[in-house]
Amino acid sequence: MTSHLKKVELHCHLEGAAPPALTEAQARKYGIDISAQLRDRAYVWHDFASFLECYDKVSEVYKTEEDYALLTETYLDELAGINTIYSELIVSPDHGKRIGLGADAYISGVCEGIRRAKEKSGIEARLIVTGERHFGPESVIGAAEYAAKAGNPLITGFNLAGEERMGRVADYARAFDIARDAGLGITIHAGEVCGAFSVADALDAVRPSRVGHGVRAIEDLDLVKRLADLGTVLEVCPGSNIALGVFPDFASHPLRRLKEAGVRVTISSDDPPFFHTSLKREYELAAGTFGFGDAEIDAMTRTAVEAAFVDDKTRKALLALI
Ligand SMILES: Nc1ncnc2[nH]cnc12
Ligand SMILES: [Zn+2]
Repeated sequence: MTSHLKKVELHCHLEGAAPPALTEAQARKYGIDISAQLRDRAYVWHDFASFLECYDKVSEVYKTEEDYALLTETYLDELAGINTIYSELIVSPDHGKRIGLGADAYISGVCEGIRRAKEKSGIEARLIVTGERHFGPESVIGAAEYAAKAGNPLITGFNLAGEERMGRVADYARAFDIARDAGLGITIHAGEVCGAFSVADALDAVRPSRVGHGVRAIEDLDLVKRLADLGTVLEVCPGSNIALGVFPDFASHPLRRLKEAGVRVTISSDDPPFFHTSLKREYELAAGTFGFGDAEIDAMTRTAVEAAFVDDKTRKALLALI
């Protein structure tokens, strides 16, 4: 139904895209017992906190530069196979540090994966370095400093992910100053696990051009109007929201209401195999469950390119493809 449409993804965590079969093979290769996190080819978690724990455990079976090249190439090949022209991957050089690989080798592996995938299909990709709230403000500042100093043309954005219930966005504001001063695009996870106040917090403290999720803004219609007036782009991940119980079902998901209120919305998959989804399925949901026509879906894809953290020449070239 949507296979003919060009696709763009702004919000996908690299380790969150790890195919269960690849994770299983990696665990076997390193003799790691992953049975508590991966059963019958599905990741095992039961709430947001246990999802984050599962995510961190799964990440631990990706250990070397080549592991990261393979993971990145595998995911981008999948995206290219469904007509995706552009992908922004959320990456965590801090994770590279924590596992002893080092931030530079981690990023270099990911960049090699991008190079290999692009050589085959032409898919463009950029990296959004993320800080994780649950590791505290100092670690998030460290991630911003790394992204700012990396001088890597594929690192074009900075994000704040992790446990949204920890601290307020203002506690992390310094990290965003560092990222913004370095010319990086800014996006923040908000309005996913926490309510509308967390989106207002992000706007007040940082004023990002994009918000990861942001869907719980729907709880405050003044805030919805503020998002529409500012032109803030939401990276909406409906399948993730339903899997995590942010909304009980797709019928109550606010994607259509936000769009109709004039908010600039886009579609992404977040951590696809963890949430039994894929970018393909998210586009199918947009067409089927949410009832958007091809022209409306193309408009969302165009919005994604307009909001992408890329240079204008690449943006123009991508827009010409839709
Ligand atoms: N959906 C999500 N929300 C916050 N942090 C995350 N890290 C990986 N996936 C995430
Ligand atoms: Zn996310």
